[in-house]
Amino acid sequence: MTDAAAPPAVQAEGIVKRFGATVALDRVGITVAAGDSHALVGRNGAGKSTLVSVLTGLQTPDAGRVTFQGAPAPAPGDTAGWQSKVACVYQKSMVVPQLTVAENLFLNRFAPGRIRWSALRARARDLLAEYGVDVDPTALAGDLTVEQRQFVEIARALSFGARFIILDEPTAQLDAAGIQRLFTKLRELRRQGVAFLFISHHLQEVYDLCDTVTVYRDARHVLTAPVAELGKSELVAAMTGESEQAEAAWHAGRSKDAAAAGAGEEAADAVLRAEQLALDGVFEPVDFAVRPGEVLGLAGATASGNTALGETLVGLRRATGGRTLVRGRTVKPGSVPHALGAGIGYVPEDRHRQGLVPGRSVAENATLSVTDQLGPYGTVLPGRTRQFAQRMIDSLDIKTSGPAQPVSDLSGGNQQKVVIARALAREPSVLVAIRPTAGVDVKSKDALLGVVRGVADRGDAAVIVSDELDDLRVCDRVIALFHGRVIAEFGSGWSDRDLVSAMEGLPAGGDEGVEE
Ligand SMILES: Nc1ncnc2c1ncn2[C@@H]1O[C@H](COP(=O)(O)OP(=O)(O)OP(=O)(O)O)[C@@H](O)[C@H]1O
Repeated sequence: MTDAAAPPAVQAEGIVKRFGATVALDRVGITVAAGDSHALVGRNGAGKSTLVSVLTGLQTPDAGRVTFQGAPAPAPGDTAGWQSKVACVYQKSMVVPQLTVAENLFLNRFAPGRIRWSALRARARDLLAEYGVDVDPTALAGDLTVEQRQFVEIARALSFGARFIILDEPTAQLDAAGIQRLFTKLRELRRQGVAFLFISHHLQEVYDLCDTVTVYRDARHVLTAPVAELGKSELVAAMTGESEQAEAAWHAGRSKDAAAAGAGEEAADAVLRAEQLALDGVFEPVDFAVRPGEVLGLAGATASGNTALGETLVGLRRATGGRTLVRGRTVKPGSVPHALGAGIGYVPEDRHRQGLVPGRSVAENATLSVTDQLGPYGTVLPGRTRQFAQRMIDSLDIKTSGPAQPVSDLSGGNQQKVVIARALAREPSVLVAIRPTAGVDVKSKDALLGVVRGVADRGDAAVIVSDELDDLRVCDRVIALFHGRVIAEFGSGWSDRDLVSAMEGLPAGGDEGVEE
């Protein structure tokens, strides 16, 4: 639906951006035609977010130029100017939760004291209707679902006159139906000439939605091509710089050695056991055991209760019934420190809030949970901290200048790897990871899931809470939840279709139903 006659929605040329010694963008360019749905892909740390901050006026490049529809980009700091050209819908909300939808839509557009609230609500209603967004303008923004909030942010951008919208991993928190509704809306807007830059680590979404794809690698532009002309393996090869494509290397089932070692263990005590564990109104009583050497998947769409179940296991939520045991010992409910002490390692979903201490170094963040083990009497020996961090940097392929770099300087995907490093640092008996590969690039995903698998292979256990099929493929067993109830259980031979059906609440057909 691109319009070749119109000037490009955005054109960036020769962009350079340095952060100290790090070159985040090295003379890169991108051209998004009017009405184009353009994907930007690359491994963690490739420079995607930095480009977004340059294209939205948040960062001034050290060199290069940006034009919108042929006209030079607004001056740095000219917020209204930038808003009329471009908006970015981030994973993290940009709306103010305490204000209503109407107030958010017109935030900063009126001088104080001149606002007529009834007129503002009416205008908000008209604006939402114009863009086909079915949201009550008087609702508090904080009460909206992620999907509604994104639609409001898109409508807001369009109402400022922007014809170019950047979507940074917009599907990360949506379920399958939500993703389809978002894509339908984007296709509709594209037909009206709105252009998109779509950033995602889900390559299938790039194929489903986009016309054109640009690949960045190590701060450089690698290629731009029509999506239809680029095979998936070529795309991954461009991202990784390797000609051999590493297709998802992880398959369900433990490694042969571990399987042999665990052969006599069926009767052994479970590492983790949930007995009638329940959270009123969120999930019904559930029983399961995770044996040594096993990775259990807790699958489910948004609001299925799977995330809440994971959070209950790690002590973030207090169960209203039942109990959790680690190696036969009851864990005090509702306490993260007790769960940690009992041997439950935890990789949270929201690394921004629960994961990291931003001002501290990679080494400090990776070892936060083990400082007592790294030096006598509570003192931390920096040498050992560094060594441990360096091992983690190597094994998880964390892109950083070194253990001393502040973690806030890392790209999002690399921050997630530090969170995982921290969870592994204590050598937990059972690692509970909630959507562990969210925001992680396609190649690092394999490495990371391999590390989770490794926890089980050394005789401990792991639980992966996710709706991502690639995450669940690592599991020996998958329990699927729907509306707070276990709807099906699968051994390692499940098909994508059956698991997806179960997560959507459709009973499993054939012989793939409850197995045990
Ligand atoms: N404020 C900063 N200070 C120092 N270095 C930074 C800063 N922001 C980004 N970088 C570095 O710039 C490089 C590019 O990071 P960027 O966030 O653009 O990557 P990305 O492609 O968005 O990665 P991801 O897929 O993980 O989100 C990385 O090496 C990162 O560590």
